Amino acid sequence: MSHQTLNLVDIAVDAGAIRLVDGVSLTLARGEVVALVGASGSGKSLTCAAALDALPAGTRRQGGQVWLDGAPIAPERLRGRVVASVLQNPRSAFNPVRTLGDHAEETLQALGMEKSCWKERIHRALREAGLDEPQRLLGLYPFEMSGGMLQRAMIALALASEAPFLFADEPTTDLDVIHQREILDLLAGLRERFGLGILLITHDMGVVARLADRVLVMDQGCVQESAPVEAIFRQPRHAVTRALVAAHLSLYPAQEITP
Ligand SMILES: Nc1ncnc2c1ncn2[C@@H]1O[C@H](COP(=O)(O)OP(=O)(O)OP(=O)(O)O)[C@@H](O)[C@H]1O
Repeated sequence: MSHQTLNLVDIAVDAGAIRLVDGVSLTLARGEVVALVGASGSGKSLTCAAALDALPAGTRRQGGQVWLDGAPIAPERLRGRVVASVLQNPRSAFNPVRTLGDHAEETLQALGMEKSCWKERIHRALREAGLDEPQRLLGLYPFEMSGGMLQRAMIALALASEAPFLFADEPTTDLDVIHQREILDLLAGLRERFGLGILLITHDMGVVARLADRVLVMDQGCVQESAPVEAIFRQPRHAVTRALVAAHLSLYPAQEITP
């Protein structure tokens, strides 16, 4: 059975005595894109890392629970199998002295996939991520690929896992505008074709307008506002939301209320 709903409930993260994430709850359903937005340092990445039991050194999850289809699930059981991840800066996510094929093997092995299925699975995933000539690409090292190709490759590794949910942390931040647009189109297409549920972490309201159905605005470790994307742009209630929307519209006035 394919999973339908993921709930993060009351997630809290501390670094020593400092609370960095305080009681964040959200629901992500298959086929929807939920954007977690907020200024740098507001706690977006730590919320997702806590949900996947992948917090950086020096931080600890202090509370909260993740539910999958109405039943509690240990975070480490989500990683890779139920939730795939795509990160900012694809170049630093790949080992520079290993080929894309090495990375693919490592990913599929970690998922416990039958070796006889690997080739078919990764070739299919690369094509789904818009990368043709999979055989040739699997022999390339990261320095032989552009930032856009590497981000597609990371998305392909996520697709190869066939996880129903994707956490995408600033997936376009380090790309030029052309590649940004291509990656956003790709994510939109994957949502449509496979019913992926995508949790999109971003501070870019243009990305939110393009992809999100619902938006949660974080500030100082807490969710300050949660609303459908149209309401966030048309009637932002919280000061932080108003500041994010105003900053976006001052940069891109022509895009006024595009969702
Ligand atoms: N390993 C760590 N040890 C201590 N504090 C940390 C650690 N990692 C992050 N923080 C702090 O936790 C807060 C939230 O960080 P987080 O990375 O979740 O923010 P963010 O909203 O994702 O920001 P950005 O958009 O810059 O990635 C920040 O104040 C950050 O400095």
